[in-house]
Amino acid sequence: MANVNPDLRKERENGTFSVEKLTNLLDGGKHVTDRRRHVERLALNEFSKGEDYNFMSRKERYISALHKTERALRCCKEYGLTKPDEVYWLWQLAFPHEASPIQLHGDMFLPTLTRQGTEEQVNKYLPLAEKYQIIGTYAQTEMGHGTFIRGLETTATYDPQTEEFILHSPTLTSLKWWPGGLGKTSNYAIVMALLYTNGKNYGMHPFMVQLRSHETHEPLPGITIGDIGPKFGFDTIDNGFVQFDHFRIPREDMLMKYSQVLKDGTYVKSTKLKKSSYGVMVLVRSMLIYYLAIQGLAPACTIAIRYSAVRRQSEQTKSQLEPQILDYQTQQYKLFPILASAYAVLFTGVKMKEIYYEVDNEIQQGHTERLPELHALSSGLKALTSSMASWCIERCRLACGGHGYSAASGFPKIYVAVTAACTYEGENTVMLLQCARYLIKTYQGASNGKKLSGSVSYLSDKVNSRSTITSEFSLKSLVDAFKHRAFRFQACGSDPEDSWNRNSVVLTKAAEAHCYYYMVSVFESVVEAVEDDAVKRVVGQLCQLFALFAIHENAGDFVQDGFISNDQMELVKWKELSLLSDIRRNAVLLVDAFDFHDEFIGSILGRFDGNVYANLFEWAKSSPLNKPEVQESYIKYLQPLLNPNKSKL
Ligand SMILES: CC/C=C\C/C=C\C/C=C\C/C=C/C(=O)SCCNC(=O)CCNC(=O)[C@H](O)C(C)(C)COP(=O)(O)OP(=O)(O)OC[C@H]1O[C@@H](n2cnc3c(N)ncnc32)[C@H](O)[C@@H]1OP(=O)(O)O
Ligand SMILES: Cc1cc2nc3c(=O)[nH]c(=O)nc-3n(C[C@H](O)[C@H](O)[C@H](O)COP(=O)(O)OP(=O)(O)OC[C@H]3O[C@@H](n4cnc5c(N)ncnc54)[C@H](O)[C@@H]3O)c2cc1C
Repeated sequence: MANVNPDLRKERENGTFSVEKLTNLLDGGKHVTDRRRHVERLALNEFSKGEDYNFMSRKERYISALHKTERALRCCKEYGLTKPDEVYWLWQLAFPHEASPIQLHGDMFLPTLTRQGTEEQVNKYLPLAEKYQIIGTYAQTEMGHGTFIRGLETTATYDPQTEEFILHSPTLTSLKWWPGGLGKTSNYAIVMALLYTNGKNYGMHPFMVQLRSHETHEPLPGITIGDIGPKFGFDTIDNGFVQFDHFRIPREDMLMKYSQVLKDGTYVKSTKLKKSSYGVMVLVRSMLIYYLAIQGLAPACTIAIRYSAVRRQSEQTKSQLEPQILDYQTQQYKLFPILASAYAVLFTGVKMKEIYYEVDNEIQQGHTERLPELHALSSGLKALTSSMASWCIERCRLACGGHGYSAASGFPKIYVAVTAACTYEGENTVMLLQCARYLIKTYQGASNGKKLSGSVSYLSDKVNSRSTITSEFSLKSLVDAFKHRAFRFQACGSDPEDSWNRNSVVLTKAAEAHCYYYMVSVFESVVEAVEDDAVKRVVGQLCQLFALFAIHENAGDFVQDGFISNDQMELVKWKELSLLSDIRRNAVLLVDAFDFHDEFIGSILGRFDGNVYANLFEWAKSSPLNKPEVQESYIKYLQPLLNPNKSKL
């Protein structure tokens, strides 16, 4: 590439491994990289010349996102992109760190329909939904309750006379509130409501509900609907509210795969699947982990590391060039653990996708044994990785000094999208507690001699009471340390005498310890499987840093019971710093390996060519506030102060 900043060019010449090989590893093979790049070229042709998001109003952002949605759907059709990964690659460049107003249609509406609908219902609605002749969302949360699903108030009362359900919002707090795309875009929703039949409440069930007229898009009579107003971010999505006033739908529109209401109102439950109506949340939580790496951690550290290679600041030695800020140890300590976390979350995300599809497949065959473990793991990891991503992005912003605070850095857009995931799909503390609930039960089972498998097998294993860490820092010894911590926390958190609430802080820590152990072991197994020696060395260093940073940050957890000795902790600190120097040489290449397009990252600081300053200046000049030279507001508000004689007011 011509015109690359000389510092960045030097960084790229000095690396010790093949970036291309690492990119192939991250993608899952060279053929996947090739295909991804092909799809991305198609997407860039269509979407690279858009208006600057930073200078648009919220309404403009929504309208532009709808326009892009229509174009993205057309592109997928034209180019025959049907596989989920291919659609995702195209979508990612069409909506960089944004979401389409129809995001929930694909992410939750379709999966709920196909998993909870009967064959007949799927045959009726799926073809229409796949052609976007109906656009749906997932309406569960209400103004009064999001977390406590059993507290939802919207009712669906069966009327055997007309063979209809009557949907009703009995209170203000029962208004559906938050569903993405509900406000203005969707004409259908899967509404989660309390099922009443023959005078009895059977709890939350899913209902297919038409909200708007097919002809005019006006809300149907009995429905009051709208946008909930501006939010922290997600400007491109019309999160909405809906109020039902005795709104009738046919009996056939309750999604009846797992439970039915017969014509006479008899309720029949045809599954032993526990919490069957909660299924789609497990899907989204499982997928979110990969998404947080690709949409959050990886682009944020790409920006901060490239910028730190280009930025020079402060005089170290008289009359010599100011150093690249990436050469400061403190800067490396800010950024390299985040780089390591990006890789850790990415590998864990890939693993979680695999596990989800395995378990989902088993469930379709009637085997539900692994669901509780998947629910616990996806809840815990969703919470751990989304909060990790949020604070890491903020840390990257701080690492970029003043320019990090400009919208030109790209951080605001990335941050507001990622931090939302700490709340949606289950608020993080609540999700950690769900994970802990499973761990405590499992630990108690293991204490009674039950042999365990999967992510919790360590609870029935023998754990070492002394760390095997030496100056070699083998990955096995690091995995072992996290296993020990997780085991110890489960033991502390499961005091049967103590009340749940009184113990809940330690329970969240127990869940985090479990998830950390899981992430470190996934990372270790990825490193072990790498064939190329040079790539294995650098990814191994990142794995070590991910583990050592967490040991150092949480030193008390490891030394309190004497598992890690003082001498070993000194070694940990020494190794952590020496890893910073090792990684320094490859830092730029390690972010290049994510293979992001500038159009996706959306940051002047993180440009591939490193030409930060000239582009920053051009961008500032293009700000609407700079056109015209003298603003009308001057005449109205400033002239009377600055130049009272000339003021016409
Ligand atoms: C890939 C996507 C990428 C990007 C997306 C981009 C844009 C889209 C943006 C946003 C979309 C957002 C959508 C939403 O937010 S939809 C709404 C999501 N809502 C929630 O997540 C609510 C959280 N609350 C709950 O999940 C539950 O209420 C909670 C589990 C907290 C408690 O429920 P309940 O009180 O009914 O249960 P308990 O009595 O505590 O537990 C009973 C029992 O059931 C087990 N359980 C709970 N949940 C599940 C589940 N999902 N699957 C399986 N099992 C579950 C629980 O562990 C208990 O088991 P046991 O101990 O054996 O009794
Ligand atoms: C951007 C965004 C998009 C969304 N999209 C959708 C959507 O498409 N469809 C949909 O249905 N919903 C959606 N939601 C709603 C979302 O799922 C809920 O907001 C979320 O589940 C949290 O619930 P809550 O708002 O009731 O939080 P609350 O439960 O009120 O949380 C407030 C505080 O109370 C604490 N708390 C609550 N219960 C407990 C407990 N049992 N133990 C300990 N602490 C507790 C929490 O930890 C938190 O600190 C969306 C939300 C956002 C922000």
